[in-house]
Amino acid sequence: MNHSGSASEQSQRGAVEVVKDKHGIQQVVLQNHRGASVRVSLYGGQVLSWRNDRGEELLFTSSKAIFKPPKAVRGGIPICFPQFGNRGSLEQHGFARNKVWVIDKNPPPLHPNDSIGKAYIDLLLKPSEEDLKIWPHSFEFRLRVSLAADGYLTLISRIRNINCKPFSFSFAYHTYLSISDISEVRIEGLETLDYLDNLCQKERFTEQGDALTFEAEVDRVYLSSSDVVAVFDHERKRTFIVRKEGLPDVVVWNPWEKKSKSMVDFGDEEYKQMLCVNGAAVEKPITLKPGEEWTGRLELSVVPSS
Ligand SMILES: O=P(O)(O)OC[C@H]1O[C@H](O)[C@H](O)[C@@H](O)[C@@H]1O
Repeated sequence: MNHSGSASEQSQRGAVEVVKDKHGIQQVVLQNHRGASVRVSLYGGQVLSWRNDRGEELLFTSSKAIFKPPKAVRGGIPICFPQFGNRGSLEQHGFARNKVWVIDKNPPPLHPNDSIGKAYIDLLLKPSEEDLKIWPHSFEFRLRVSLAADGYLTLISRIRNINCKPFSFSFAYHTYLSISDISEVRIEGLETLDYLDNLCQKERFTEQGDALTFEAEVDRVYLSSSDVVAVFDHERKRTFIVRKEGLPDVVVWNPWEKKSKSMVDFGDEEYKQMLCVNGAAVEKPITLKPGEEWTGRLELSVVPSS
């Protein structure tokens, strides 16, 4: 938050405000000069809201979401680290999404393009004594969340090994996109890819269709995708563009009716209004030697479509 610069740079950049939610957990609100906004909770380092300049919410959050520890919030952009899903000995999706992060007042610099003209916040997670008992690896996880003048939302994760031995992890930005109706959307950019199907004991299949559409539960990890995936929402006439770097895989998830009904934090029929499509590193865990750092970026934007 160490923002300085001329008055005109300041107004281009937008505003950064720290508030508290009703449980006393800090949230950071980013705003650009056109009125778009992003809300990030220090609980989980989780983006909870992303609104365009017309005030429309672009991320889904369940009406039954639970916003206090120890449950992770159902919606927005949970961060799955150091484990995605149940692929390891840790709790589902690792512990980062239900830890309280801190604001990093003096982060190592990023490229100027990641800062200039943007409203942003830097967060930091370090393992607690308890975390080290279940995952004995010292790390620093720095998360930059930024909102650009054109409304693009970018998340940059930098994970550094500050241990004296290597460690490996899997990772996902578990982005919940807000959609009009699951039967009205299609995903392009995953055609012909192999995927691991979580509904079939993680068996590997090859995507056959031209574009991915939905008529039942889907829980897959698409492998080694290109860095751009598009989610077309026909009814709302808009397309989400998901751009990723350093993240080879894409998790696609919609629980459909039966599974969502079994979850305490999912509202009735709400599965229709959400689709998780993201950037992830799942099949091949990332290994960091002592002193090494990994960077994984996700950029979300929305364009009108017919
Ligand atoms: O309920 P959660 O722990 O947040 O997980 C929600 C979903 O996350 C991923 O997409 C997994 O592949 C799914 O199997 C899981 O149901």
